[in-house]
Amino acid sequence: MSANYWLKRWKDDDIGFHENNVNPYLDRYFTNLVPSIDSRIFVPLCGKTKDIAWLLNKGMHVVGVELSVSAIKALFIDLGLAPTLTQYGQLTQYCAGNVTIWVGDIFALTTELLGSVDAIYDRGALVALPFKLRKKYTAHITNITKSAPQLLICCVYDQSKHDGTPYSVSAQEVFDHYHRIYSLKLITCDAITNGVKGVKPANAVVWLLSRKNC
Ligand SMILES: C[S@@+](CC[C@H](N)C(=O)[O-])C[C@H]1O[C@@H](n2cnc3c(N)ncnc32)[C@H](O)[C@@H]1O
Repeated sequence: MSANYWLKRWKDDDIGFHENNVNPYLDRYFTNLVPSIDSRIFVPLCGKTKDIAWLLNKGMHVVGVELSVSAIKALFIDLGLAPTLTQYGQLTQYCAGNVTIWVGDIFALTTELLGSVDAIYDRGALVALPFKLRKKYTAHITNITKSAPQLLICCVYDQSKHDGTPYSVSAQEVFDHYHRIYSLKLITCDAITNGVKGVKPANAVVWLLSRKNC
């Protein structure tokens, strides 16, 4: 999935993945993962999600990464914040209040630029990537976050009936990517009433990934 694919979707306003309300699983399950205020939460492939405002309102700090400049401009307008921009190599840092967003390719983000994070919130990130990139992505975020715990929201359906995003990511695949580093807990699996891109049945599956004790 190329950068141009996503940039074109933002340009064409083809952003069906964007939710106008906070994701209900975030509201229901995230505070179990990081109960303390002041936690620093990493939101990979963040788009202009309303979930960032929710995290900020809970007293958390947010660090995100997103390819699209227009998405991030819209995000800051929505938050009512005027960011300061700083260039770091291929990435531009947008920073205001308790939010830092890196604009550019997540694979250019390093541990040093990201800084320390307490948890990862993955909604629409893993499922946005084709299989080969998912392998690279899971290794990369585990590495740059030093295996911070994560709330991961996936969808599962018959991929042969829809070739594209959001990709179906099975329980076996989540296990294969993450079991060496994390203990995996399946929190819930709910039917998606309208299916995914018209494909039914489809389920939303929510995982809690906790770092294994060494
Ligand atoms: C399915 S959307 C999900 C956005 C957001 N998480 C949400 O829930 O609304 C995937 C997002 O990832 C961004 N993206 C895709 N590949 C990326 C990459 N390599 N680095 C940074 N962002 C990327 C896209 O521009 C898009 O906004």
